[in-house]
Amino acid sequence: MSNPVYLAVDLPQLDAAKALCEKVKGHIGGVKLGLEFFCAHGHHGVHEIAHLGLPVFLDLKLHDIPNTVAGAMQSIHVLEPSIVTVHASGGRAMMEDAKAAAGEDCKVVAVTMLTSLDERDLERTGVGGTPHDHVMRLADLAHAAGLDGIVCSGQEIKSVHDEWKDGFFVVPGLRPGGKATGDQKRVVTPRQARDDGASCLVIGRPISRADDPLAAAREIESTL
Ligand SMILES: O=c1ccn([C@@H]2O[C@H](COP(=O)(O)O)[C@@H](O)[C@H]2O)c(=O)[nH]1
Repeated sequence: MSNPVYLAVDLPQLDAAKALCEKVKGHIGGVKLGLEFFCAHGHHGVHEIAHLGLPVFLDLKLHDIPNTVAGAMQSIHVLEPSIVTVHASGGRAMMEDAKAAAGEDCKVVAVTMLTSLDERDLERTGVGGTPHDHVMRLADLAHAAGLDGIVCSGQEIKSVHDEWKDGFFVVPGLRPGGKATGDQKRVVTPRQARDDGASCLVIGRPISRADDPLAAAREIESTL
């Protein structure tokens, strides 16, 4: 089985991002570039990271009217991302158009409920029920829209996997035992997420902010 870990490179400096990826590239399966990196370095930065030879996941969390999201998908097509994210709350038509505009080899996955949120946060946005209910509802919508899968926390992954057997499931909010959770609220260990059906494990600070990122990446790999 290939390594399911995508390193979340949330760094604004291109040289530091390249150096980090270079250091750990033998112990990860891909690189996830998010808004911080993409807003700073755009297409040029993605090309620079892609030169390292690992698949690149563009976590842009697109969320707009269908026409605009489809246009954004077309604009990133040339970068040949392995995975791109959109927000499920953008609705079915937006997700359908995003998938239709994506490259053939690009998985389009929908963010359901951010792992930094809990039930209280959900209530404050006017959404009733538990995170589990909310994730399941949006997973159904993403499935109906023809997406490849979803992004959810490790706390919901087992139920999602039971309902959507051949889906592709991205799980962030991962913390090896005892590591600081920071702003993440729905957290599990990488091993737990893998055992419960995650296809792709997104891990950032436990590697990027470790005193020794290479040792941290190796340690996580050894638990999977
Ligand atoms: O629900 C979500 C969706 C995306 N993310 C992204 O994953 C990484 C997690 O980084 P850590 O440092 O391991 O916490 C980060 O890039 C987020 O933008 C998420 O955390 N939760």
